Amino acid sequence: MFLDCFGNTNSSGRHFPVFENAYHRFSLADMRKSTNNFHKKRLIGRGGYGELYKGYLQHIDGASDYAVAVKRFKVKRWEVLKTEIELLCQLRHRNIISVVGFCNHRKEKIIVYQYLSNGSLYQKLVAGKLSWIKRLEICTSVARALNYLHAESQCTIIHRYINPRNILLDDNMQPILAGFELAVQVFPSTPKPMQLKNVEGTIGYIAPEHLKDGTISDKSDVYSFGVILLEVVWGRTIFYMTGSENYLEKPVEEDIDPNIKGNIAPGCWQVVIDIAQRCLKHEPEERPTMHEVDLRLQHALLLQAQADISNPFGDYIIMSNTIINPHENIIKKVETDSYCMPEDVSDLEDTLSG
Ligand SMILES: Nc1ncnc2c1ncn2[C@@H]1O[C@H](COP(=O)(O)OP(=O)(O)OP(=O)(O)O)[C@@H](O)[C@H]1O
Repeated sequence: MFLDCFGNTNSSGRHFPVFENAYHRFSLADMRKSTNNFHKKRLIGRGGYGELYKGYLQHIDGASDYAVAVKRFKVKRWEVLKTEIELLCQLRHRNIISVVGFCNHRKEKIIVYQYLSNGSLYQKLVAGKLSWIKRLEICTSVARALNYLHAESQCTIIHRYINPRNILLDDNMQPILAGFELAVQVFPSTPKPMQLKNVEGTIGYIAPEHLKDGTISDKSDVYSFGVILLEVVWGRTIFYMTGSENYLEKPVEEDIDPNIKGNIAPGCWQVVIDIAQRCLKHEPEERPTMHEVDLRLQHALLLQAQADISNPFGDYIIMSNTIINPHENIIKKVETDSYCMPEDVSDLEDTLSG
């Protein structure tokens, strides 16, 4: 399906060979028309990088409109947007945001994205409306998208901005990873460890090594993902609100979101909490790859489904008490449910394919 915008006029300016064939180049007039002149009623929200509006564009046949998300950046330097567009242009994954086009008109820097109608994971967690299975499915898909970025795209991409606000939900409640403003590509020539001058990201989700001296790697995203795993269990963003580390002094199990508490099968829980602990390890090299995380979460989903068959009314009781303190690298498991975890990733692949 080829899509066109209202008016279909082009703004004059430079030539952008990398993505000009991939994305539509909109004029400012197109953007104004699409958003009703950036009308406040069309404002979806304000983020760290700009304002997001709901816009409408017209299919090429002129018969119908479709919704888009129009981000009007505060940053006036085209290079900042260009990096994001060039990066997204290389990516093709069902759980990664798609760009429709862009506008670069004097000081106006705009990216037009696919519109995602169901808000963010953050909003859904706050509303307490997601079932345990749905939370786990969302995390599994996000893990797959991150594995794609780290290991399956042309070169390793570190997202650096993983948080529940950047996980959006489409019409079918499938998660879509967005927020690529800080993403970096790692080339074979990139020095390792990679160190950035500025510490950036969202407080509470930034890996300790990045906070310490700017070091980043794919394992920094794994750490942020571990925080998200705990948050889907708790149904809230404790880290962001407190800004301190004492949130993990009591067992994770004590804070399970009451909306899902009795619905988590103990076998499934053991897999989830084990992988969350490992994602949150202080030393990056001790954290798992996103490939392993994806497999473990698929396994957790399988265990939950199997348990639900024999116990259709749920009402499970979790006996374990797990204390995690990533910053001191202390991980204690006081009492665990008896469950034998496949140790090896290849054993796990066999279990899942069998
Ligand atoms: N493509 C989209 N479709 C629909 N809603 C979106 C889309 N992208 C973001 N949103 C929503 O718009 C709001 C603002 O998003 P935006 O990306 O501008 O900021 P943010 O993610 O809150 O912060 P930051 O810019 O620091 O990442 C959020 O509430 C988010 O849920």
